[in-house]
Amino acid sequence: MKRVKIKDIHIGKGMPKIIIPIMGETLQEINHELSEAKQEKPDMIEWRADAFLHVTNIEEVLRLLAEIRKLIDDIPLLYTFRTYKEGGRKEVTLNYYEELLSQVIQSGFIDVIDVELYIEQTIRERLVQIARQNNVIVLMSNHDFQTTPANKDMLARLIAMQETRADIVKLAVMPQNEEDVLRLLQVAAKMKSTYAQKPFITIAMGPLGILSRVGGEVVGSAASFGSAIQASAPGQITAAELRYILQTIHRYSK
Ligand SMILES: O=C1C[C@@](O)(C(=O)O)C[C@@H](O)[C@@H]1O
Repeated sequence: MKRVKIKDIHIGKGMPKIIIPIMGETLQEINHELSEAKQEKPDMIEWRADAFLHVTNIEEVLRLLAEIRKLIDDIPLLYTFRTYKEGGRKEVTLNYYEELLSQVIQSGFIDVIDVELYIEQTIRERLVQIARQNNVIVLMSNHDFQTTPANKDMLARLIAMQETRADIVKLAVMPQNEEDVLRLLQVAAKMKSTYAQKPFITIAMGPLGILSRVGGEVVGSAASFGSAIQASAPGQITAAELRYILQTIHRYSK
């Protein structure tokens, strides 16, 4: 499987990487979250820009992005605008999504961009192309906040994402029972053993899904999201708790 190198971080190698999301609505909240997040020494910081109150103003976004870059020094930065229909905070037009992401990609401030699989194909391909031209890593994602699709459907989504020009792929689903969590883990293990050519991230959300957030090393999921102040999705544990469990599993997996 191909690994992805972002600064000094090798995604797809060793212990799953810890990503801390920033969910502040205002500059002040974001600053506070960033300073707490930095203390946890994450492998990556995710700015969930859909939570930012002024996200519909691209100039404001770029200004803040410059600030964030300065504040986090060399920590890899993932920029995510999660669309409303995949669990995000704000609804915007597809045109705005494209314009926002292309400007952010070209800003020079980010390392990784989240692009959703199920946006219109031409827009998705254009964004991937711009990211490639600007040396920004593409994390292609898909979220189901209601259900855990059938195993073959989950596998098909991961493979479909892998077959685009994305660098890393991610699937998050919502389990309704314990079986659903086990199915998600089974799909991850199948990816690891048979299909994975690129690093992948698999998540079962909600309280039932915690096993999937801590068990990535066993089934091949390359990263996990842990909070500093605010969780960005149901079932997310803190980055400190995550680190302890991931390190323990890593130590005994060798
Ligand atoms: O897509 C993901 C994964 C996530 O939804 C989770 O369940 O940890 C959290 C989001 O911030 C991130 O963009």
